Amino acid sequence: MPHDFMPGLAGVPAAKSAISDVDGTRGILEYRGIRVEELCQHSSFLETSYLLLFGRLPNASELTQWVNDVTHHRRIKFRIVDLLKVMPEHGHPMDALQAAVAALGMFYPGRNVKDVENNYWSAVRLIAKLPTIVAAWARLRRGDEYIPPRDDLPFAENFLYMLTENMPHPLWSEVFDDCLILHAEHTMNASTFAGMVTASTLADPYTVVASSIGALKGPLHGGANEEVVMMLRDIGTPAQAKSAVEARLQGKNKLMGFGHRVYKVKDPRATVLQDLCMRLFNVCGTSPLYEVAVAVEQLAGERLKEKGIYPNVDFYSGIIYDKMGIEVDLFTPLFAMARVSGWLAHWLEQLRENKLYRPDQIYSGEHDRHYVPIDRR
Ligand SMILES: CC(=O)SCCNC(=O)CCNC(=O)[C@H](O)C(C)(C)COP(=O)(O)OP(=O)(O)OC[C@H]1O[C@@H](n2cnc3c(N)ncnc32)[C@H](O)[C@@H]1OP(=O)(O)O
Ligand SMILES: O=C([O-])CC(=O)C(=O)O
Repeated sequence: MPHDFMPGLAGVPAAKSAISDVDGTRGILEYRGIRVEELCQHSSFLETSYLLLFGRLPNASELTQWVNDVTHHRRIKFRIVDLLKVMPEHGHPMDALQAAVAALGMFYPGRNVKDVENNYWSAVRLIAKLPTIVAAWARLRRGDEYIPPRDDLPFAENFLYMLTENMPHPLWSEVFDDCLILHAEHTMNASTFAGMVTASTLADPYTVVASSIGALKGPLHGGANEEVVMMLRDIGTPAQAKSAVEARLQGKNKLMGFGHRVYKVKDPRATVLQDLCMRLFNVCGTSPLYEVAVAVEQLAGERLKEKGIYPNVDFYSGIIYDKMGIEVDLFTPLFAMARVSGWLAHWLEQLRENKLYRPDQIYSGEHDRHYVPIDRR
């Protein structure tokens, strides 16, 4: 039966899912029915990952077990470290992460994705090891030693420690953990869909996550967080925001960190991220980038509101990471460290009633042509 062609599959449901829901006109995001704001207030990233993967909040002993399992699988094989060491140091960290995640699968070759226990341990490993890979790459590329994870440190704190070799301010760990919660899942976004297409072939979860990492990297998706900070640095001061925004819009250039396929109001995560900026600034002092961002938001609001274009999750997140001294090209890997929970939740959901993704196309080419020998072309 012929269907209308929807570019970018806009508005076309690609799955039935009980993992998360977005109300794009009211600006609401729920994970398993719970609003993200509430999760940031009361939960932790690892508890939220459990919620996403297994459909409900864990009880106390389940949470202890889950946190223990993840904590004790954070180490990476020395060969993964060696692999990172030989990659070109100017390469993008998302490429290093994608390659290392694909390589991880070679160490855990269980091909049977119907094995529930094996799937549990794959999910544990991927959530546990992505931060170790990101931190290892960040250090190794500049010639510093890899710092192994510390089992006595919670998830966010351990990551910041592995990155810097210093114990982070407790507020940094709290704020960073909230950032991870906010980035953990978001319905049928491009990277989740990419992973699900791979999952539908019954490929192993390392390959699934490697596919998702590839899709997240692009500047129209997760890669926008990096672009935003470059754009704000480029603009420089709030006073220069007006001419910079006008120049961009007149040149038909997009404002990075603005617009969304589903939200036609401000992304609720952007609002929480702004609150997190404030919490951080109260202790560590403000950021000049934040003043520029607020000016850009105000100007863009005036120019773009009739199109329903407002800040998305990528607009304020980088300002937080930048304030923590994290390098700009690591922002999208940080997104991946969180989103791996969502990718894996969709992978497990997909496996329950798997159907190979194989959409149709509308052929727009010619028929009945013939081969022309090269001397007659
Ligand atoms: C985690 C995430 O993935 S969140 C998204 C991160 N990406 C970005 O921040 C990149 C900038 N934003 C964008 O490119 C887009 O808003 C997207 C890709 C996120 C969603 O876009 P789509 O739903 O495909 O809408 P599309 O790109 O077709 O834009 C529709 C209209 O809004 C305009 N528009 C959309 N986003 C922006 C923007 N950021 N700045 C200026 N104009 C914009 C387009 O120019 C277009 O205008 P037109 O109808 O006059 O031609
Ligand atoms: O939902 C989307 O298309 C993009 C997004 O905000 C996300 O993945 O967090």
